[in-house]
Amino acid sequence: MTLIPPDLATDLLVRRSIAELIAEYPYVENYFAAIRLDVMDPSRSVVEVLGDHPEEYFADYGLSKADFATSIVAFVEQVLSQGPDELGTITSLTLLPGHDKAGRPEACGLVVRAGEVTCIVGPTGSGKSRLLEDIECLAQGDTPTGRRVLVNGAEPSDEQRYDLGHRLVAQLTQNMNFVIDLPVGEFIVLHAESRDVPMPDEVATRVIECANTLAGEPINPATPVTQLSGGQSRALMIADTALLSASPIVLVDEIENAGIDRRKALDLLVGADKIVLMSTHDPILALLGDRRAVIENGAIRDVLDASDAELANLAFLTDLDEHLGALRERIRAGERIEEDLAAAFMTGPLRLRRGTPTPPG
Ligand SMILES: Nc1ncnc2c1ncn2[C@@H]1O[C@H](COP(=O)(O)OP(=O)(O)OP(=O)(O)O)[C@@H](O)[C@H]1O
Repeated sequence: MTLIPPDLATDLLVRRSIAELIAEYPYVENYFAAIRLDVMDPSRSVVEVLGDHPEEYFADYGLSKADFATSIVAFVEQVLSQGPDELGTITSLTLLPGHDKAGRPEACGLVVRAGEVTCIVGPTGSGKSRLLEDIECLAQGDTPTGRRVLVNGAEPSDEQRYDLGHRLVAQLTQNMNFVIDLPVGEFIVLHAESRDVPMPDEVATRVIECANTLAGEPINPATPVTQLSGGQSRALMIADTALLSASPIVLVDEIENAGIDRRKALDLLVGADKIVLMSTHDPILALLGDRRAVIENGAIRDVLDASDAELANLAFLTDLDEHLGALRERIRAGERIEEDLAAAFMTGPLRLRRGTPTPPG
């Protein structure tokens, strides 16, 4: 079992020699190498080694000396929280019904499987985040919802629950905080090395290639991570999560605003056999999911599988979205949009190809 020691920071920075640190956390060596920090005498502590370098040295990596100290702790915590590949294969999680906010029994349970996308929908405050938290902590009747979570159909042991806690789930949120400002290529190699992945350079190249299929503007491996655009850093994190993260479950939050190819992003995660859960109100994303859990007053009211009629609508919505995207590009380019869009909508290719959309107005 990997535990983060409560005094990790002191342990890492002052108490232990670099040699001891590397013996216990081998990936720390990669971290030093990534910022080209020469450790001449491994019997000294991190703080002592930092003392050998001027402040300006760290500025090249977007850090101050104090930041470096914090960033190395954050890095170790990040790697520990992902854990080694001992999670076993999680092919499904089953949510057994609990109760709603008024204590009434929950109408439905939910099974989420590897390689599938489950959307969570419902009004503000209805309990979408709570459901995701129940999954993350493998609730056993001990959260406000009273739900219980089974792993591969079986109740997790206390030890398994403790061991898996917080390592099951990778969060893809809107804001990416990078611990250190390295060029993209080196950043991903560092991550691959910390995960002990064979051939880290090749894997990093694959991650960047993959990210480039999602983002509009290609990522140059030499660009510092903090200079990526919002869409690029999000694409990079999605590719990194799909190809490098050990967590079997991915929570996706607000992918709609990311400026990346949403369908490809989901395909990538699903192709990596992740269990994907996405809280969204975007109709395209919702219909791209295999099913959606409808939350009301703290409980699952219904679980809707994507129907054939919905899939037909998805094709239409995707067309519509492409048209809107093209209009967005024209606005961005400073153009006017003066042609009769409503008429084009009624008679144009959208209508011809997709049957009878309701005319606007
Ligand atoms: N079954 C339940 N019993 C008691 N409390 C609950 C239940 N479900 C959710 N809650 C509580 O209701 C509050 C709102 O839930 P939550 O934050 O999950 O809503 P949300 O749908 O994610 O909202 P938003 O869309 O605004 O982010 C939280 O304090 C949560 O713990």
